[in-house]
Amino acid sequence: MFEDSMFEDFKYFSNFEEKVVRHKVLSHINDILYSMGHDINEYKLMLEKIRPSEIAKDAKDVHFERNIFVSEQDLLLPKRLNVQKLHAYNTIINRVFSGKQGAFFIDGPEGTGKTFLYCALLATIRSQEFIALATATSSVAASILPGGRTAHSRFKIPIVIDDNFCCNISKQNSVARLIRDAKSIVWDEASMAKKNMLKLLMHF
Ligand SMILES: Nc1ncnc2c1ncn2[C@@H]1O[C@H](COP(=O)(O)OP(=O)(O)OP(=O)(O)O)[C@@H](O)[C@H]1O
Repeated sequence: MFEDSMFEDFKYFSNFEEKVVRHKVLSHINDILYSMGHDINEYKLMLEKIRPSEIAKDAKDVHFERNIFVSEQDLLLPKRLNVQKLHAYNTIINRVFSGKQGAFFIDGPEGTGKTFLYCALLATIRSQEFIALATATSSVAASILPGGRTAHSRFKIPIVIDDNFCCNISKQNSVARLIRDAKSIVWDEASMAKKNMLKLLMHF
């Protein structure tokens, strides 16, 4: 429906041949569809596959993070914490909502409830309409956290890391804004990450 009118607009502002202009129009429409969870390729309008732009991918990502659903069950997690975990939970939550900065390191043998504690923290912060990013060094650990992503993926960390590496996020980018707006960041298995990767959080 909008394709013809958009085609005229795109054509007016560029000297590209018609096929290129049509691809630009459909890519633009696809970016909008993509943000709603659809894909223009389903309609088979072009032989060539139309891919979403990086901006559209970031926008979808940001939308997802800002709208993570917190279940009633997750909201009750703090009530199930034992005395030590409740102390850790209260200390972290108080700091988060005090507006002061802070970094906490949770250590403990496997199976002692660290992930359980992270889930309780994430649910409490997200239920108050704040952003809480859930990341982990490995994809297995990330998949256990609600809304979890690997730190590599969330912070766009390059595969090869040297002393001068930087993330593929510009300061004005919507993902950079998301990270700056985050009330808290959980990084599971942080001790498995390289020191340089953890230091990068200071730059956002
Ligand atoms: N307070 C709790 N109440 C009920 N179940 C709990 C509680 N704490 C932990 N569990 C359960 O115990 C199991 C292990 O907990 P969890 O995965 O959080 O441990 P972990 O320290 O993160 O382990 P790992 O180091 O292997 O990742 C999970 O099934 C979890 O649901």
